[in-house]
Amino acid sequence: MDFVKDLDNRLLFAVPKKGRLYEQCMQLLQGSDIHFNRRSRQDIALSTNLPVALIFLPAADIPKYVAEGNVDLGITGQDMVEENEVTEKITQLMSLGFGQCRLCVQVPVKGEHQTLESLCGKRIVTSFDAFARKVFEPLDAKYGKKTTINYVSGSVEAACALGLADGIIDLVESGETMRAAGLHDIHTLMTTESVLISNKNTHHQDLISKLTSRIRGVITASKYVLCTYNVERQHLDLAVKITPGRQGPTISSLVSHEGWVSVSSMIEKKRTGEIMDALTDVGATDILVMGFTNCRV
Ligand SMILES: Nc1ncnc2c1ncn2[C@@H]1O[C@H](COP(=O)(O)OP(=O)(O)OP(=O)(O)O)[C@@H](O)[C@H]1O
Ligand SMILES: O=P(O)(O)OC[C@H]1O[C@H](OP(=O)(O)OP(=O)(O)O)[C@H](O)[C@@H]1O
Ligand SMILES: [Mg+2]
Repeated sequence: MDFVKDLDNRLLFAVPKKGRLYEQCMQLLQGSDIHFNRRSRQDIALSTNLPVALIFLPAADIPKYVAEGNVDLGITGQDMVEENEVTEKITQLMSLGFGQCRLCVQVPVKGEHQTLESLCGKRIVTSFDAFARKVFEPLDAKYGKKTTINYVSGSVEAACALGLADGIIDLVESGETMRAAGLHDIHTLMTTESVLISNKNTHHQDLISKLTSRIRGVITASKYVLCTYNVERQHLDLAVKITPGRQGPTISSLVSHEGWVSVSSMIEKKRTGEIMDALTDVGATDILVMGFTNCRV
């Protein structure tokens, strides 16, 4: 296939080719109806229903590709955007609600150095060397020391046990990897999640707006459920306070039950149990909760 010719006029959309963000990115593309066939090992896949080409890249490289206009749109971690120092050079369109974790300075639990000041002048191993320099250069200047910062691309937690580092900077989600390596965190540099970013000068603004709105629909749908119930009209005010909806609930009369109405309202998925309890307490009946896969609200 002549890819260079086929890429002409397509929006180039970079997505992580592997790692922690990969699965959820694929689900997001599927939910947004961005269809494509990707052959094994292929890093470029043409969409079959939109003028889009998906470019599969390491998450760490995506911010630079977007900032420099090599691609128009990308999904990566907020931490990667900051590490590549391109925050001002790209447009951050939306947070995507997955890939949530913290970037932390970590040291051996029983280690000699338990503060940033104490680590100053010692050895740090990390995949986030720009962050590391930002933390330790001011301390080096203050204390007249030189912290050694060594880059590794993965398995950062092993560095202390191997005697290569006095501390590390890496991501922590559950903390399992950190604890398994006998480390604990002494300082959080940032909390991060996946983000949708675009190049500032892209010629594909209309298509980006369309894709952004599709992706927002899928993400919103994953956070909300539709709750319907019947309630006596005299208790409607109380019930509506419990389920105000995003733009007010839909209320219709129940022809077969004089004085009763049927209410339908979007509620936050994570509050479902508590809302159903509260509705029961005000006399609501036939409470149903239904998930949906997409929406425009
Ligand atoms: N444990 C985690 N929990 C949540 N999000 C994470 C976690 N690890 C990484 N991320 C997010 O995913 C982004 C990409 O990291 P990831 O480790 O998936 O890439 P990678 O290092 O290229 O892949 P791999 O680790 O498979 O080599 C990070 O910048 C961060 O935003
Ligand atoms: O707090 P946890 O839930 O244990 O997650 C944190 C770990 O996840 C990431 O590693 P990844 O799985 O990407 O492996 P890597 O070190 O090879 O990049 C990150 O670099 C941490 O090591
Ligand atoms: Mg990783």
